[in-house]
Amino acid sequence: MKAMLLNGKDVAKSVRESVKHEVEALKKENIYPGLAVVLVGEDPASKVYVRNKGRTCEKLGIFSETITLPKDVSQKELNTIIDKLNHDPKFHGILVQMPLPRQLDASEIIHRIRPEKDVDGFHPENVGRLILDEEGFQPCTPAGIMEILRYYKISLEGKHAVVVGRSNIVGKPMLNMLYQKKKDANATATICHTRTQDMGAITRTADVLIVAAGVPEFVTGDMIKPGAVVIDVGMNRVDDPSTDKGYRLTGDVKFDEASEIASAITPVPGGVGPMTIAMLMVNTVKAAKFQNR
Ligand SMILES: Nc1nc(=O)c2c([nH]1)NC[C@@H]1CN(c3ccc(C(=O)N[C@@H](CCC(=O)O)C(=O)O)cc3)C=[N+]21
Repeated sequence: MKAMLLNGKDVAKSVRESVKHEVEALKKENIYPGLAVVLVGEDPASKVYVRNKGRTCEKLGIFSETITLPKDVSQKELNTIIDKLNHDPKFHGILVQMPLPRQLDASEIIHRIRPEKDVDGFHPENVGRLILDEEGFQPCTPAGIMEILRYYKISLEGKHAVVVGRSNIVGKPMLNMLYQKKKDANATATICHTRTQDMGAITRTADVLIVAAGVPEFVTGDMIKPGAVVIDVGMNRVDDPSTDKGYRLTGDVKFDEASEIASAITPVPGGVGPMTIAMLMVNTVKAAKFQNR
């Protein structure tokens, strides 16, 4: 192990600390930030995340409510619930936990949430604002990665940052944050995906390599430039009967190999994951401020 560990838990803690103070200040102005989390069905991983979101809100003094719906809820019923939340002043943020059951159209739901309450940053208006470097909500996971890099004073200026994965939730917004003409960004940014030819040739030129491939241990040591900074966004539950939960979490990077080659790396768990929830809290407080201007 040569690489420095980028501890997302520490960064998340510092972010939560400042959110907590902001919440206290808002309450003095009679503004009580509120978050609505909509959970459809019983996916065990989703339930864990949603519970963590509720618990974090509570710790920071943010009002939150989880609306749990049966897995066979219709699009029409869900639309009605979104409309109600859109108009409920108690909730400044609305989050619909993904993935959704097949009968539901995630895109329709994302479009339906008022952009002002879209604390996930998935609405096309917020996606546009991100690309244009306008004020708006940015997706929590890539925003959290930018925060980790800032915290550890890892400069992106003029560096080659390579993103593996082109999802709407991580890959695409990440790419757009990296190249922005602004402080703490200014990278040369490249995105790789399943159709990329000779991916290793590209990832080996990365000074900062961000992996959101959705495939356990997809990036191996030979794909990493010596001294690179590696950010692992993977969150894969792999069966492991030797643990009490019956599974363990593994990232999209082969950690043992990567940590011998990289200069710094995020672990899984304890890396990017904790930042996702911390940035959701940031966005919720921002939503409360916006809606009270
Ligand atoms: N509308 C929507 N917004 C989301 O932000 C959203 C979503 N849907 N669906 C699922 C993904 C995933 N996600 C995570 C949150 C926290 C951890 C996290 O705290 N991870 C811990 C470990 C947690 C564990 O032990 O399972 C860690 O990496 O240390 C991970 C992943 C938010 N997501």
